[in-house]
Order: sequence, then structure tokens, then C-alpha cells
Amino acid sequence: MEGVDHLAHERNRSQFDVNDMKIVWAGSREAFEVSDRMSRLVANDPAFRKDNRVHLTRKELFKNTLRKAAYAWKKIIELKLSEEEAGRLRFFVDEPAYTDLHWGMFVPFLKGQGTEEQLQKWLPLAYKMQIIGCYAQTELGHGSNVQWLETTATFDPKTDEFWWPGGLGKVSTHAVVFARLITNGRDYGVHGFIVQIRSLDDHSVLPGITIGDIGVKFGNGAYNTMDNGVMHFDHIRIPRNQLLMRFSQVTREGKYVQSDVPRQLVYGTMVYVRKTIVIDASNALSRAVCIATRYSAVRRQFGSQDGVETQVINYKTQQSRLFPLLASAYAFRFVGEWLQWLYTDVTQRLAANDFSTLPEAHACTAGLKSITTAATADGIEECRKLCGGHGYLCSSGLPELFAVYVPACTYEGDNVVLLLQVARFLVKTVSQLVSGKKPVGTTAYMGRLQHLMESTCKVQKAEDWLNPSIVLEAFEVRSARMSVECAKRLSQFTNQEEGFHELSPSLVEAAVAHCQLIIVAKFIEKLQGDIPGNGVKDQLQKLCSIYALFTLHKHLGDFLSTSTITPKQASLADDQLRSLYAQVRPNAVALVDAFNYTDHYLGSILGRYDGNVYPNLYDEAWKDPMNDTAVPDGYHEYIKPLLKQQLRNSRL
Ligand SMILES: CCCCCCCCCC/C=C\CCCCCCCC(=O)SCCNC(=O)CCNC(=O)[C@H](O)C(C)(C)COP(=O)(O)OP(=O)(O)OC[C@H]1O[C@@H](n2cnc3c(N)ncnc32)[C@H](O)[C@@H]1OP(=O)(O)O
Ligand SMILES: Cc1cc2nc3c(=O)[nH]c(=O)nc-3n(C[C@H](O)[C@H](O)[C@H](O)COP(=O)(O)OP(=O)(O)OC[C@H]3O[C@@H](n4cnc5c(N)ncnc54)[C@H](O)[C@@H]3O)c2cc1C
Repeated sequence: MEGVDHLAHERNRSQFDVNDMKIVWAGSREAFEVSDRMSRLVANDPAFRKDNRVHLTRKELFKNTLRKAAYAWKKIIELKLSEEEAGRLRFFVDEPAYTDLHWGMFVPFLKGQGTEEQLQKWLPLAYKMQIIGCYAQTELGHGSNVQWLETTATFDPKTDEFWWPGGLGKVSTHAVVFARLITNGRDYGVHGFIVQIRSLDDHSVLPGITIGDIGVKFGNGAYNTMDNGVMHFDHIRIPRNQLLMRFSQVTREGKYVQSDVPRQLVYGTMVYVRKTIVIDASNALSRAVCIATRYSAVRRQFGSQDGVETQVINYKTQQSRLFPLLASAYAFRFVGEWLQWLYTDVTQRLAANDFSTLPEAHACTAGLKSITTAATADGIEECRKLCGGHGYLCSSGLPELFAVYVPACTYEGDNVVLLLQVARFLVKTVSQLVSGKKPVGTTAYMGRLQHLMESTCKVQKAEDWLNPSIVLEAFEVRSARMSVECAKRLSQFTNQEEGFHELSPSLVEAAVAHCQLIIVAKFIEKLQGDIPGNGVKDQLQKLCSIYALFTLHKHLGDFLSTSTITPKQASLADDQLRSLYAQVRPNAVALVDAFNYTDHYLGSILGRYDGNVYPNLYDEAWKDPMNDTAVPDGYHEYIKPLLKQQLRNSRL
């Protein structure tokens, strides 16, 4: 019962209203209520049990996922859940499944790229799950380089293999297939097509198509609930109207007609999904941080006074590893909220034929997807280490979370490839300054380039680092100077592509600096708005400062080499950071309670709400099938003869 007492004490000492913080975390009261209701619905239904996942074989695991997905769908229909409620229910089921691709990519792709007529035909089927769709873009030989996809769609197609699409291997009946459109002998580049791949009567694969699962992936269980697939086409014919024709059409005569829109709109679903992935980064990181924080408050080692050892959360090293992750989870939440706004804004503009913010939307979603997923993947692993040996047990929830999460650094665009897109955007922005083009949105700071190139940081004492405008300017100066330096060095190359290739490691660093600036800026912006709740804003201000100053500390080389700050100012930033950690310490447990995660969703004995870790860890060990018998299978074949042999040898 020791652990129970610890967390109750932690909760009592917090200095803000956790219920108010829950609303801020969720985004609104309504969003909180939906999430709360759906998470409890899942947690209280034994059909959604997940604690036995690690003991299942791949086939059992996959069938279990199919069962849960079908059951979840039954619940959604029975309870007449709204789209938002259904999305939250699937989220809390917490098991990657073909439905993620159906609802997350297939349906959005149809909505974004279909004509009215095509929407009328396909959307009702997809909404009722009378067809199940996946997103088949990546080929065996090409993932990042979409332009070079080899699959062609002509009247006389060649053959090729798709590789990776989730939901394809065993479940989907339809796929959005990416192929280069060839008509009248001319290649018009990559387009999306709907292709039926399985029979709607008996689920058999249609003639001319070969499909399978690509095999076991990283981690035990984890993402193996997903049937990522391989697909081979051999002279498949599809009707002309299965080219999604909102932005470009092929007439009955085979004439290609391109609407007056950027061709990059065919990549629109990727922008949508990357935005979703940023929000998801805050989910995954907050979950790991919740486990590590609660456990750090329960766990005691060394420093015994009056016979009681120190809670490991009181060690300054533990705080300096854990609290930046806590701050990052909040930072990613708010930048995700802003990205949602940006996405809605760009969508409305596109509908009105205003394409001006498309490059920024692409750069922001690509860049933020990249740095939030990288930080989250590293953060989950750090949380595992923060939990010591117990963190390595699957019952901590952390190994599975890590294994499920890490591919986010690769899917929907390899992180480095995406940062290079941001770098191109930045270099272009800098070069356009010369021609007098005024940068807007997230690059507006470049419009004050002369000031940023000349300014000096005003910090004189540690508390100055709490001033948001000083912090913001330091991030702007660092980012602007890194981008300008890259642009200068690039201009020395006669061949720009060669220069870009040569300087790409520095370009990636400049892109990271720009994206971190966005995160800091959006956190500060959030705090300038109205944030109700007793003590809530104060805590968020501390977390914002921690995120900024920790990032500064981690990338000190950039800040010093660009002369943004002096070594003395860096040392003052560290002093301030230490003081902030001490201020957050009494609130740490309440700050993770604000995520409002059920024990079912956390799936972790170390992160239990009641903190009653040890008896449950002990009980869990006995549930392992390894402990079904005291003497293991294999004793008679492999252990007994060994022991007997040693006995014989010792008698010799
Ligand atoms: C599915 C639901 C997701 C939910 C997530 C939440 C998670 C929940 C729990 C997790 C469990 C399960 C869910 C798992 C879901 C996994 C889904 C994964 C699915 C996939 O991976 S699908 C395949 C994705 N593939 C990629 O992302 C490929 C990456 N490559 C590219 O995007 C591009 O090719 C490129 C590298 C960006 C560009 O290459 P290239 O230089 O060749 O570019 P182009 O010449 O074509 O264009 C240059 C020009 O165009 C601009 N541009 C490029 N892309 C875009 C864009 N998307 N929008 C706007 N503009 C774009 C570029 O900037 C250039 O502009 P310029 O000419 O310089 O002005
Ligand atoms: C779990 C999972 C689920 C997936 N689901 C789907 C799906 O549903 N549908 C689908 O179509 N695809 C899916 N994918 C595929 C995924 O989108 C691709 O794997 C991803 O886009 C990366 O492409 P790639 O594999 O070709 O990597 P590569 O491009 O081959 O990357 C390999 C290495 O090369 C580097 N590199 C590549 N190009 C450059 C460059 N220009 N400059 C510098 N470095 C470079 C990368 O940084 C990386 O280090 C999934 C992948 C995973 C892991």
C-alpha cells in the first residue's frame, strides 16, 4: 500500500486545478467529455482487453484485432456514435488496425480527390464499411521518391509490386493505388486510382492480382496487429472513371485535362495525415511521460533519512530527463492544435482557388511531423530508462509503446527526407527576400532579417530567460542565421542541386531550428490567449519555459556558433532551467493526471493511477504462461541429462 500513499500525497500538494487542466489538454470541454466517455466505455468492456496481447502468436494477434475492430464497429452502430466519438473510441482501443488506414487515409483521399459523382458512388460504401480501403503508394523500390513510382496506368499496363500498405495484406477490398498516368503515349505523372482488389462475395483476391502480408515487423505484438501488404498487378484493367478526377480528368477519347491547380494537390492526403501524426505525437509522448512520472514518484532508491529512501523523482538528474519530456508533450499538443487550424485554413483557401499557403502548409506539416515524431520516439525510450529495470518489462507498457511508435519516424515520409523539404522552403524564402517578396506566416520573422542578423540577446540575469519575447527572439535569430548561412554557402555552388546535396546535413539542422521556433512560438501564442482555471496558466508558463530552455540547452552549439547568445547567457539559461524543474516538481503527478488516461489505455503497471505498483508487478509475473508449471517443458530433454552428466563427471 506504500505506493498508494505516495501518489495521494503528490496529488494533494499540486498547485493548480487538475480538472481545469484536463479541459486545456483536451482542447475544449466538449472534446474532454467525448474522450472521457469513450475511454471509459473501452476500459470497462472486457472485449477490449489488451493485457494478453504479448502472449499471442502473430495469427492469433491478428485475428484478435479483427475481432476487436468488428466489435468496435458494432458498438459504433448500436450506440449511434458520431464521427468524433467513433474516432475516439477507436483511439482508446489502442491497437493499430486496417481501420486506421480505411478511416485515416482511404476515406480522406476519396473526399479530397473525388468528383461529386465519384463521391456519391464510393463514399456511402466506405462510410458503411461495405468496402474496406487502404492506401497503396509505396512500392518495393520507391517510397520517398513518389515521382519515380514505377507502376503505370495505361491502356496496356506493365506490372509492379506495392510494398507496405497497411490493411492491404489480408483485409482491404479496395485500394487507392498510385500510378503514373499514361495516355496517348504521354506520361502525366503520379495520380490516384481506386482499384477493387478482393471479391465482395468471398474475399478472394481478384484475378491478375497477387496479395500477401509482408511479414513480421519490429517488436513482439506491437504493430504486428496490422496487415501491411505486398501487392502485384499483372495487366489489371479498371474503368476510366476510377481515376480520381477532381483535379485532372481523362476524357473518353483519352485526352488528359488538367484543372488549373498545382499538381501537388495529389499529395493532399499526406499533408492531412502528417498533421494528424503531430497530434498523435503528443498522445504517445504524454502516455510514456505519465507512466514514468507516476513510477518515479513511487520508486525509492538511496538517500535514506529516518529509514525512508528518496523518491527517484527527487533526483535532479531524473527531473532534468523527465520534465523536458513532460513539457514537450504539452508543447506538441498545442502546436498540433495550431496545425489543425492551419490545415483547416488552407483547405478553405483551396476551395476558393487560393493556393498561396499550400507551400507553407506542406513545410509545416512535413517539418513538425519530423521533429515531433523523432523527439517522441527518443522520449519513449528515455521514459523506459527512467523506469529502470521494470521499464524493460512488457507490463510497464513502454516496450510495446516504443515498438508501435517508432515507425512514425518513417511512415508518411522519412523524417530526414521531410526536413529536406522544409530546408528547400527556407532557402527559397531567403532567396526571395532579395527580390522584395515579403515572407508571411511562420516565416514572417525573416522579414526582419536585418534586425535578426544584428541583434544581441538581452539576457543579463537568469530570470530574463522567463521573458517570452527574449526567448522568442533568440529562437528567431538562431533560425534566421542558420538559414542565411546555408543560403550563402549554397550560392557558392554553380549547380544548386549539387550544392543542396553537399550541404544537406547543415540544411537539415536549419530546418530543425525553424521547426523548433514554430513550436516555441505557438506555445507562447497559446499562453497569450485566455486560459481559465485555477493556477493552470502558471503551470503552462513554466512548461513553456522548460521546453524552450531545454531545447536551447540541447542545441547549444547552434546558439553559440551563430552568436545568438554568449556562453554566460547559456549558463544563466541552465540556472533558470534548474529553478523551473524545482517549481514543477510538486505538480508533476497532477500534470500527468491532466492527460486523463485510464489504466486500460496506459496499459502499464508502473503507471497505475493508484500507484500500487509492487503487488501488481508481482501478481502479473505469475500470470505469465512460463509460470504455468514449476518445471519447464524441455527439462527432461535438455536440463536433466546435463545435470546427470555433471554428476557423473564429478564422481570420476
Ligand atoms: C492513417 C491514419 C494516420 C493516423 C495517425 C495517427 C497514428 C495513430 C496510431 C498509429 C497506428 C496506426 C496508423 C499508422 C498509419 C500509417 C500510415 C502510413 C501511410 C504511409 O506511409 S503512405 C505513404 C507515404 N509516403 C510518403 O510520405 C512519401 C514521401 N515523399 C513525398 O511526400 C514526396 O515525394 C516529397 C519527398 C515530399 C517530394 O519529393 P520531390 O522533391 O520529388 O517533390 P516533387 O518534385 O514531387 O514536388 C516538388 C514541389 O512540390 C512541393 N511539395 C511536395 N510535396 C508536397 C505536398 N504534400 N503538398 C504541397 N506541396 C508539396 C515541394 O515543396 C516542391 O515545391 P517547389 O517546387 O520547391 O516550390
Ligand atoms: C509501419 C509502416 C506503415 C506503412 N504504411 C504504409 C501505407 O499504408 N501505405 C504506403 O503506401 N506506404 C506505407 N509505408 C511506407 C512508408 O511510407 C515508406 O517506408 C516511407 O515513405 C519511407 O520511404 P522508403 O521506405 O522508400 O525509405 P527510403 O527513401 O528508401 O529511405 C532510406 C534511407 O534513405 C534516406 N534518404 C532517402 N532519400 C533521401 C534523400 N533525397 N536525401 C537524403 N536521404 C535520403 C532516408 O533518410 C533513409 O535514411 C509504411 C511504412 C511503415 C514502416
